[in-house]
Amino acid sequence: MKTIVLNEEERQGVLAKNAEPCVMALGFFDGLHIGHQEVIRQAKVEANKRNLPLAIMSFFPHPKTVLMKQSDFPYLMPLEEKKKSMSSLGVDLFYVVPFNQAFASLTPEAFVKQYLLTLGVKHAVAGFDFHYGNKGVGHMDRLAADSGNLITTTSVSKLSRNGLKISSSYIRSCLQQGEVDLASALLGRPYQVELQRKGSTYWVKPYYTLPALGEYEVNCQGDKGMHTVKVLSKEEVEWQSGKTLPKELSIHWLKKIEAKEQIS
Ligand SMILES: Cc1cc2nc3c(=O)[nH]c(=O)nc-3n(C[C@H](O)[C@H](O)[C@H](O)COP(=O)(O)O)c2cc1C
Ligand SMILES: Nc1ncnc2c1ncn2[C@@H]1O[C@H](COP(=O)(O)OP(=O)(O)OP(=O)(O)O)[C@@H](O)[C@H]1O
Repeated sequence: MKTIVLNEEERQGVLAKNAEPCVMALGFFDGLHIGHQEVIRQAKVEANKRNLPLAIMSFFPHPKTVLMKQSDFPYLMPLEEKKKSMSSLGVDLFYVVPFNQAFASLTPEAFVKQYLLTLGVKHAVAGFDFHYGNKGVGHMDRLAADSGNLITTTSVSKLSRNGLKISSSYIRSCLQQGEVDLASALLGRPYQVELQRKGSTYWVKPYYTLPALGEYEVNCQGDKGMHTVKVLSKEEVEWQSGKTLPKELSIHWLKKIEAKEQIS
């Protein structure tokens, strides 16, 4: 998979040499949960039908950090992790557009013309609630028209669990409640966080989010043994298994250990 950070210079470069035709899936895709995986699966089917490469367009940083100035945004995975997952899902080209005020101010038509048509998009795939363009007024029902009918579209229907749309926000709220098992079910794999040892405790690496304070059963990548950790703060984790530990850990969160009720 090729990754291209599509800054203005790159976009002008693509413009100059005519991009290869592609099928493109669009969205931020934080966590690559099972709703996202379905969008990418359907996009891959459309790409294979047309014998075209599958491209993804994502953004960075998260639009809310720019539009709502939310500086401590609780990301579920860093860009590097997203790249690995995209590649394993059969994505050929991964475009990351720097999300800034100028980009957010593009009209829906300008976005479709200057980005999608420029990048050779023939068919666009996104969820039923994908929005684009200034104030988020562009949506899948008008994308074909915004392209002058040069792009066809697939709008993916809502995938739900417990009556709620499966979403990155839903997973973030599970983490806030300590429901790491539900978060993992929505992701279709165990929720994973990378940690770095500083002294006797571990600190979360950038662009990961720890679950709520408390004790959890976890295992480490490449080691099926069960361990216990205690989340001490938004950033700090204590390892409770005693032995000497590596400098870095990649842990999978299995379940919260509920505090036993005190019987007096
Ligand atoms: C060119 C462009 C401009 C956007 N401008 C706005 C905006 O002004 N206000 C807004 O709330 N969202 C805006 N969005 C963000 C979208 O609402 C959405 O969050 C983003 O495209 C990621 O899509 P997803 O959240 O469906 O994955 C814009 C998106 C694009 C692609
Ligand atoms: N449950 C879902 N069913 C169908 N499509 C989905 C679902 N969740 C996300 N998508 C689509 O996947 C793409 C990426 O979505 P996006 O990054 O907005 O995820 P999200 O999980 O809805 O995030 P957030 O909770 O932050 O809004 C978009 O095209 C979106 O419409």
